[in-house]
Amino acid sequence: MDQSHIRNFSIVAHIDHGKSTLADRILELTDTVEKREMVSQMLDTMDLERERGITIKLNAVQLIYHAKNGEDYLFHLIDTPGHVDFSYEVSRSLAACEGAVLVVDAAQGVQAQTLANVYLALDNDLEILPVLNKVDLPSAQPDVVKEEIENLIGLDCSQAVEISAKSGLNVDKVLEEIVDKLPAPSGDANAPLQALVFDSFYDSYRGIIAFVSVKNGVLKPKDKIRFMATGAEYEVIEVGVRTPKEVIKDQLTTGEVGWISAAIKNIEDVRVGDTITHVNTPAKEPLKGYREMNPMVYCGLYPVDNARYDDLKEALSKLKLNDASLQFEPETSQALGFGFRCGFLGLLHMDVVEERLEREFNLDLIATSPSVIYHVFKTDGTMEAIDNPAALPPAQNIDHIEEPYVSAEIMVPKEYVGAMMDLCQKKRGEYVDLQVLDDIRMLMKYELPLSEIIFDFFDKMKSCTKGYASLDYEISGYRESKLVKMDILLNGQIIDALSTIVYKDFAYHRGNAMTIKLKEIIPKQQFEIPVQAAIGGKVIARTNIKALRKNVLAKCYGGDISRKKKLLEKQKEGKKRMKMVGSVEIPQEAFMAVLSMDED
Ligand SMILES: Nc1nc2c(ncn2[C@@H]2O[C@H](COP(=O)(O)OP(=O)(O)OP(=O)(O)O)[C@@H](O)[C@H]2O)c(=O)[nH]1
Repeated sequence: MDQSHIRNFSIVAHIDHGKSTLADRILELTDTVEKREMVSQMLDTMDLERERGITIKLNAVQLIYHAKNGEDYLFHLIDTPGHVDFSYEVSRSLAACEGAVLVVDAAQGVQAQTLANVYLALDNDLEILPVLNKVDLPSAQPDVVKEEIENLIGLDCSQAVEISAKSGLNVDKVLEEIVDKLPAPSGDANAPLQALVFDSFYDSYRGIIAFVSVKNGVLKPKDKIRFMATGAEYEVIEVGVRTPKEVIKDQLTTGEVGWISAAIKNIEDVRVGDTITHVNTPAKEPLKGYREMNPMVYCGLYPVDNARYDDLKEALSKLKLNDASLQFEPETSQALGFGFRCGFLGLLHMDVVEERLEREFNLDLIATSPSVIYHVFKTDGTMEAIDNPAALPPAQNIDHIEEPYVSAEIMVPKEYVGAMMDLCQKKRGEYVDLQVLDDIRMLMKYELPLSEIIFDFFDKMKSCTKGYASLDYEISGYRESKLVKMDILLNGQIIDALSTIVYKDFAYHRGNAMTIKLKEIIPKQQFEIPVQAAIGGKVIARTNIKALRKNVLAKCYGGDISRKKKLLEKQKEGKKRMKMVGSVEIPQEAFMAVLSMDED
């Protein structure tokens, strides 16, 4: 199709404002997917996405739109996640587009992630098309929200379409606007090939499949290609698009978004953000890639069965293809054996990676409690970046410790400002600013330690504002804090994987909460187990897990062997995610106790 008839766009929005629902309607309206094949959240292809009702991965589909002017247009629609942890996926999708449809919930108005996504789109020089969604709701106030978008973002909303993605109302108008207002890709089909790799995954039959946006030139099967950053060379076997089914094509030309396969087995050869060019007529320069993302949260991942270390290593490498922001390196723990220290963009990301590893690669894993990166300044004048509490140097060698802080922007209805301030204060926040946004809402700015944000801040914020507050944050720098390492001892033995770095004034409180939580989580065993929290060898909290008296088979009076078997089986199930550490059996939840303990 003629390049002037191509439109590449993303749908961006705050979480739950209706991106995936709008994408569903667009697929229906363009007859891309037949009604009987249509399921909701069509582009959320992972089970995990459907179960949780959130988008985790970007997803690109090609569709053909018969416009009202009688002509056909080729659309590439890239659905993107809304949660702050996955903003890396959003920025990658945007680099493959010329325009963005900005969906704003007409009942909720502009939220923190709406702004964050608009800034990402502006960074990529995209044309933005504002759309007001959920106008079917009685609480929708499209006019008020339009004014808000104009004031807060500076986008002209006089012609913004008012839609209901749920019922389909006015979605056809959005498609017309895409044709009229969004630009066609500007590349040159006769220039040397430059194709941006924006995603990839591992297919056990075809090797690595790379998703590309062809910015200049044409890409065909049998072409000899080079990945410009890694230098790897291959011969293209197949090219194609997703509709969302995979369709094989003769070529991908300038402006098209699709996939290539080239029997690539070496995972290191393909990097998201790299440019593909031809070996014979190479482009002079690669395209502008992506900003490397620095993980914010780290945790250790260990196979329950130590023999599966190599499987975990392979699984992590393969998953990284599909999740470029994941980082990992080998580490060992006295308690857990060989595993990997992994870096994530946030807790939801961490949770999703762990679950994908377990589901897609059939692994049983133990994850240790998450940590941020601390800068430890030692008495010898050197600095060490520590992402694992167990690796903290002895106290006498430490001069001081700095921890990462974030600048947080919180949008909150006026009546909850007090509650929100209390929460920020409790989490060691430092007040920066409070602005009136409109008649209803205020914008609060706080400096907060990242370590406090990543744990339960989100949940606490939701509960103290009935879900009406939204948060966006970015790292602002490091600050000195009174931090200490808190060790946990089970049966007198330090369990390195349970050590955490805590704010000194919170240590007693946390120590207490942690020992109580562990007592709840660790099952009784044949002997009594003291659970202690200690700082620098000094015990600050203690409790005991009483010895087990009953055995599970005691319930099985009579000789019913099948029942007995069932019970033992059940017990084995429960044990799957247990780890024997010294003489104590510790379940997975114990390593995450720090996330679920009740401190209030
Ligand atoms: N009443 C009403 N509900 C809608 C409309 N559009 C979406 N919803 C509902 O809003 C919720 C969130 O919609 P999604 O499409 O999953 O939102 P999303 O923005 O894709 O969310 P993430 O992918 O998790 O970022 C779902 O329960 C939808 O059914 C609408 O026009 N009207």
